Amino acid sequence: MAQKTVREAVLNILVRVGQSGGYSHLLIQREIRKDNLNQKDVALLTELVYGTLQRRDTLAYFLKPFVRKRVKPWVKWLLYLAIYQMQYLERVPDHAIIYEAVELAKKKGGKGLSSFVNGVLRNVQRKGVPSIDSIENPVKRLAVETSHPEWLVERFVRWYGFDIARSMCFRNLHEKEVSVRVQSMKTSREEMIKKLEEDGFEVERSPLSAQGIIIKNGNIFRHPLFKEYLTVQDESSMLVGEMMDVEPGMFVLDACSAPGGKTTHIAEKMNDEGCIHAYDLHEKKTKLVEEKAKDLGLTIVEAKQADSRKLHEIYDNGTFDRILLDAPCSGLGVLRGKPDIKYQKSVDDIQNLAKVQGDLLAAVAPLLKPDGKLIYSTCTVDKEENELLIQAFLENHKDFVIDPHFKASLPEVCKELEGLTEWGLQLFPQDLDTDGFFLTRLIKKV
Ligand SMILES: C[S@@+](CC[C@H](N)C(=O)[O-])C[C@H]1O[C@@H](n2cnc3c(N)ncnc32)[C@H](O)[C@@H]1O
Repeated sequence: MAQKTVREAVLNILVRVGQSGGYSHLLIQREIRKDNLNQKDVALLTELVYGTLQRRDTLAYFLKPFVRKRVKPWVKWLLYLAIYQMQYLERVPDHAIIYEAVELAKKKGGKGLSSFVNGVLRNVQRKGVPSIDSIENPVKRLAVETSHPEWLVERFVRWYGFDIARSMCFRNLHEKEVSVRVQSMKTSREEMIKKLEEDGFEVERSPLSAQGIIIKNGNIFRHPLFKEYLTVQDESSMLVGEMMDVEPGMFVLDACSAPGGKTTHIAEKMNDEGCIHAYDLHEKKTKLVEEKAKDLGLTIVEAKQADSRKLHEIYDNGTFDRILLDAPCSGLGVLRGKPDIKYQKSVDDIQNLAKVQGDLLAAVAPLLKPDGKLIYSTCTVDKEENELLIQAFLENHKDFVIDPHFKASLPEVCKELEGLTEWGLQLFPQDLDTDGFFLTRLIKKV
């Protein structure tokens, strides 16, 4: 695919995400499959979509003085795309960026629009974009500089103070390395590392899981051992499997399991002996859990559909040795991979999710055996979905406490983190370069 067409595909994705709320990662995958793009084009497409989306509000601030009238959404996104490249990418000269944007405008909107786009971009090039430093209010400045909605930055600052909020917002702009989990029953991490290095990959050992490998360089998705030996998983998610403290033969409930990353990790940890009942609200998604277990050669996973708020209709109290509640959440910890989330979520969404999370926790907790362990986790950094929710649960469930061994069982690198409190561990993306993630472990008193 010629570069010009890649940019056209980028523009189509941006307009769909920006105007109709499509998910960028799904649209990118569809585009890659549809046009059978080569590796270079995939890299360019991904960089331009994520880069422009990540910086949307900053780009709007940069563009504002140059466009006084309302423009069509696709023209606005075309201008954002061009200014993104002019401001943040060094390898393409401005004149080439402007030329391509003008050609695209001509193709999509005719001559009138192409001269408009040309005029705006030439002006931006000549006059330069407005300074962000002139914004006096520090929260507003951080919001514009890092392209997060102001309400969200305010919330981060309220929860964690300005410095942590600032580091998090900046880190959210940068891509994360891919990490994979080795199927430990098939091979060891060391053997896998040897194999990957022989095949030209640059890798590192994860400090958060003995099964985790960070891919520093190389396309792991195309490796022949990928499907049967490896699972792409953020290191913070691997920490859940590590902290479940399972043993072979246990009876485990995974209440929100799809697509099955953590379920399969737990099964590996149990040496595929025992039983895991893995639920998800959506029938279609339970198939993903089944497929993942099958790919990895795991047999103890039974994937089923249910609303886990109603599992008391199926199970008696005190049934499970271990429970995982990896709850549906706002996803504010994964903005690096899914920038659309920061523009789409609202305070109402967070509060509605917190209600569902609280209901799920209250519903599954009684199913735990006395002395059993329950992990609650989310990929968000919002206190209402994490720490405050756990506090409220413990107020109302005096038969549960935070596991007194939780802190001591964490990997060493977690023990000094600012997000480690008496309620659990809040990992920030800037801490260990993982997703923003929360986890805690409760035990049921005997
Ligand atoms: C954070 S994801 C789980 C990710 C999964 N644990 C993994 O590691 O691959 C949350 C899941 O909860 C499911 N879910 C949402 N509400 C639910 C409910 N009431 N009962 C069961 N599952 C639910 C969603 O469909 C989603 O797949």
